[in-house]
Amino acid sequence: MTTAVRGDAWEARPGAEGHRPGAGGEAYGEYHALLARQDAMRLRQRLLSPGRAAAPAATAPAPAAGTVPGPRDQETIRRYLPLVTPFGELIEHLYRAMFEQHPYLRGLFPDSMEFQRAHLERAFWFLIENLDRPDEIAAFCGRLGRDHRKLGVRPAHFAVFEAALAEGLRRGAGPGWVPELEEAWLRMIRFAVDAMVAGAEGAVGEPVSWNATVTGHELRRPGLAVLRVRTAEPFPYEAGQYASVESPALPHAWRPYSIACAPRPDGELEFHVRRTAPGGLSDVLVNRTRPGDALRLGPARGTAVLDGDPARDVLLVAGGTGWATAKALVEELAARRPAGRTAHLFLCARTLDDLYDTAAVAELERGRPWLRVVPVVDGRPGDPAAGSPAEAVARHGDWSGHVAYVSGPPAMVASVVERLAAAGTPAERLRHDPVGGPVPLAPRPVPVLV
Ligand SMILES: NC(=O)C1=CN([C@@H]2O[C@H](COP(=O)(O)OP(=O)(O)OC[C@H]3O[C@@H](n4cnc5c(N)ncnc54)[C@H](O)[C@@H]3O)[C@@H](O)[C@H]2O)C=CC1
Repeated sequence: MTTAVRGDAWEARPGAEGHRPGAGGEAYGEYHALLARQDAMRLRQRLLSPGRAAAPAATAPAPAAGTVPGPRDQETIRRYLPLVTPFGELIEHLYRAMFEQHPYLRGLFPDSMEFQRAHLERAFWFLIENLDRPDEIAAFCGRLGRDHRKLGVRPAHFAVFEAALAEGLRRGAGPGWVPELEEAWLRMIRFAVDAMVAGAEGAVGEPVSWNATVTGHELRRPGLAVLRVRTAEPFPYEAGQYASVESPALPHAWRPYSIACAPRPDGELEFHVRRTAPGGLSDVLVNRTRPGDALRLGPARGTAVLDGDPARDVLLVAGGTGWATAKALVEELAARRPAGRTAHLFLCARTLDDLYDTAAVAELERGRPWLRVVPVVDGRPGDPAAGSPAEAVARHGDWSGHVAYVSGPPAMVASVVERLAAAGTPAERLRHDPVGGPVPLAPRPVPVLV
């Protein structure tokens, strides 16, 4: 029964069950036995260490000596990487082991595992690259754990994941497998998992997810829609953040979308969605969603929010639907009525017709002399406004004294950030969301966008 795993009305919707292979009676019992065992272990742990029984910590409790991964584990994992990379096969083995041993877990995942596999691969690279900086891993995984609550993930599942990873490493590495390879990987994963559990426990006071209703849906271009939604409970966020979204038409396929407005008194939220592929959530949101439909939102995430420094001028570079993030930030700036602070917005698109929200841009510009908007459109030779976003921004001046916010396609964000950094903008004033996509070992990868 589907409510076994997630336990809310959403899962009881007609049709939702069809997506949960193996979630039947036997698995139901197994699931509860596992949870009970795990809860008993955790209770015992708490009773044995009363200092930790207080209010749940937002960050991981100090790990026991010898359990924190470090440069030596990083070195070991890297040494044996040829045995387990590319990660596709390892991840395949891992999920197969997990679903073979605990079939009910398949029901926590979407029908298509493609996104999940890519996401896990990026997470592995992030962990390996940052193994010499456990604090960074703990902070990142803490946020991830908080976000995973909406998926119905419980601490018991992490133990299952760990066992499946060990199995996946053995199958993936084949005859080259050695105990030190597995030990280093498990130390890394256990540390990440502990931080995720702590992050989840630190968020017990807030909703796991927010039920929302679509209040507006405008198809602005073929394959591009602007949605407005209202949540049943207040949804806390800051301009510049994003939230993951799920539709009942595609259970478990959560995808992140930037919130395209500063917090409004009526609580309405705006999202800009471009359809990227058939059958995915973007397709559902653009082509199969109407006012009145239900959606669900995960907690707001992202650190590319306005800082408290009212003196620094602002540079915003937005590409395509990355305009959503910039729009929220400009609205927030406008609400703060910056005295003496200017904002330059480079609004980048492939063609003029791709500028899908010009009325809102004009409205924001009206009566705000501190805001300057520069449209940048690809491929019009001879036109001073043409070129790549990175080139256009660099051509326009010296931004090293500004705080910069960059949003849009990952490759665009990477190239603009790189250009600005090379021209002297310090890293702490270059704000952008984590960039997805393939992650090389060097230069250092950024966290995944979940
Ligand atoms: N917070 C954020 O960073 C947000 C990111 N996005 C992402 O932005 C993207 C928007 O896609 P579309 O609207 O289809 O954008 P698009 O493909 O129409 O491109 C928009 C702009 O980015 C530039 N660009 C595209 N690919 C590039 C590349 N490889 N290198 C350098 N510049 C490039 C284009 O020249 C154009 O100026 C999606 O990937 C979406 O996930 C969307 C909303 C918020």
